[in-house]
Amino acid sequence: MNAPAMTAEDAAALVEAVADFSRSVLAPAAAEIDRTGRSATMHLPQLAEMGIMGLNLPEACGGIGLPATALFEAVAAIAGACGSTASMVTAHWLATDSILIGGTPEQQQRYLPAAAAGKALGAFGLTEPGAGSNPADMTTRAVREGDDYRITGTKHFISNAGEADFIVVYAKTDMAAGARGISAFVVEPKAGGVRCSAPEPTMGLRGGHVFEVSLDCVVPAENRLGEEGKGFRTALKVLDAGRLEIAACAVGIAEAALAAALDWARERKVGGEPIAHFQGLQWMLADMATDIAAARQLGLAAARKREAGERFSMEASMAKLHASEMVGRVTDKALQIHGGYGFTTALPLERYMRDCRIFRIYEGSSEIQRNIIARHLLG
Ligand SMILES: CC(C)(COP(=O)(O)OP(=O)(O)OC[C@H]1O[C@@H](n2cnc3c(N)ncnc32)[C@H](O)[C@@H]1OP(=O)(O)O)[C@@H](O)C(=O)NCCC(=O)NCCSC(=O)CCS(=O)O
Repeated sequence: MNAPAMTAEDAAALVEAVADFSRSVLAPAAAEIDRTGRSATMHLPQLAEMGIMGLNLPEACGGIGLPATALFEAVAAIAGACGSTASMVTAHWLATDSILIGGTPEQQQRYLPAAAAGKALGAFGLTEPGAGSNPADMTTRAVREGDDYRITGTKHFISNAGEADFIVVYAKTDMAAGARGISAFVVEPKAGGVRCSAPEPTMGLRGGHVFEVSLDCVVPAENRLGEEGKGFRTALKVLDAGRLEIAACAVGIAEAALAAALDWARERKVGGEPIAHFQGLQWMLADMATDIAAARQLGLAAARKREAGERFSMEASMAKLHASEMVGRVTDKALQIHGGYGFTTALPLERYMRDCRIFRIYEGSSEIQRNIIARHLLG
C-alpha cells in the first residue's frame, strides 16, 4: 500500500484552503470567462501560488502529494466555482500524470517540478480527428531518425495545447502493432514543428480552450516516455485518474447547482409562500441531493483504491459514468426550479448545464465507460 503523503488533517486543511480560494478568486470571474471566452489560464499565477498545478504530484516531483480522496474534493471545489478552470487544471494533470506514470526518474525530474510549480503548462495529446473512442486507430506516427524521432500527424480537442510549454503526444512507433505500437513523447512546441488552431468554439467550458494540433516535428529520443510500445497502457492508466477527476468536476458543479436551487427555493415566493414549502419541489431537491451523494461515494470509493495503490479502472469508470449523467439531471432540475430566471444568463444555471455536457463525452464517453465496466465484470 502506498503511504499517504500527508496526514488526513493536513489534507483536509488543504482542501479547505482550495475551497476558500475557489470561492473568493475563481467563482467571481467564472461568468466573465464564460461570456468572453477568455482563457482560464488567466488564473495560473494564483493557482501556482496555491500549489494547485502540482496537487496530483508527489513531493519528490515538486508536487503537494495530496491523497486521492482529498484530490477528489479539491477538484470538486474548483469545478463548483469555475468549470473552465477545473478543465484547464485537470488537462495539465493528464500531461503530468503521463510523465509520472510513463517517464523515467530523470524525465520526471526534468519536467515535473516546473509543471507542479505552474511555470510550465502541459497538454495531453491522445485524441485524433479519426480516433476518439478507440485511440488504437490513431495515425500520428513517430519514425526513428538516428537519435531523434520525427512525429507527424494531427491531434484534436487537445485542452491547453495553444498555450502549452509541453504536450505529451501519443504516436505510433509501429504502425502494424495496433495499440501495442503506441509510444508517448514529450513535445515542446517552442522547439518548432507544432501548429495549433485557434481555440475551438464550444458549447461550454469556454475558458478551457481546446485546439487542433498539427505536428511535423523532430524530438530527441530522450523525450520518449519509457519503452517503445508502452504508450497505450500509460494513456489508459492516466485516464483512470482523469476519469475520477471528471467525476469530481461533475460533483462540484452539481453541488453548486443544488446550493443555488436551495437558496432560490427558500427566497422565491408564489402566492406569498416560499416555493420551498411545496412538496413537489422538496422532492426534486431530495432527489438532487441523493444523486449527488451517490456520485460522491462512488468517486471516493475509486479514490480510496487509487490511494491504496490498487488498480481502479472499473471504479473510475463507474464514478465517471454515474457522476457525468447525474450532473445533467441535477443541473436540469436546478434550472427548472429557477423557472424563467434559470434560463437567463444573469444566473449561473444555464452555464452549469452547458459546462457539464462534455463530461458525458470526453475522456471516454458514457458508452465507453459502460464497455469498460462490463469488461471488468465479465472478465
Ligand atoms: C475502451 C478502451 C478501454 C479499449 O481499450 P483496449 O481494449 O484497446 O485496451 P485494453 O485491452 O483494455 O488495455 C490494453 C492493455 O493495457 C492494460 N491496461 C489498461 N488499463 C490499465 C491500467 N489502468 N493499469 C494497468 N494496465 C492497464 C490492459 O490490461 C491491456 O494489457 P494487455 O495488452 O492485455 O497486456 C479504450 O479504447 C478507451 O479507454 N477508449 C476511450 C479513450 C478515451 O478516453 N479518450 C479520451 C482522450 S482524452 C480527452 O478526451 C480529453 C483530453 S483533454 O481535455 O485535452
